[in-house]
Amino acid sequence: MADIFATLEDIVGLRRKGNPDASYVARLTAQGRAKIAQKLGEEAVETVIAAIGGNKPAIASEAADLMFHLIVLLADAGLTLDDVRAELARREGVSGLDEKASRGT
Ligand SMILES: N=c1c2ncn([C@@H]3O[C@H](COP(=O)(O)OP(=O)(O)OP(=O)(O)O)[C@@H](O)[C@H]3O)c2ncn1[C@@H]1O[C@H](COP(=O)(O)O)[C@@H](O)[C@H]1O
Repeated sequence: MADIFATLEDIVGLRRKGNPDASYVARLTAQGRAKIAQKLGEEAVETVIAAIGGNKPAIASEAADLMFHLIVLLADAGLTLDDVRAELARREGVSGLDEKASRGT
């Protein structure tokens, strides 16, 4: 089965320049980067609220909204999930605590 994130990224890439009357991705993209970022922030807050509530299906649903909007934002910024994968790969094996200590702040 194809990775759903890769599939979604392809769909978002196609829909970005679509008809705003027929596509949510096209409509949101047409509203600009700040609006996309605002939606991402809203979905992040909704994910936080669901996490505190502790209902697993609700958390998964909000996380899906969050990931979807993150993909829309990345596409608008000219970035792909491969860019995020590369950054995470770069960090692989480096403890978050060690990295924080190395900042010396
Ligand atoms: N995965 C998603 C997806 N997840 C969430 N959403 C939409 O994201 C929006 C989230 O907004 P809210 O929950 O805040 O609800 P809202 O009241 O509509 O929000 P606002 O009015 O405040 O903008 C809703 O309209 C959801 O339907 C999604 N819309 C599209 N996709 C995927 O993107 C593909 C392309 O979609 P279109 O661009 O619409 O063709 C679809 O086939 C799906 O695979």
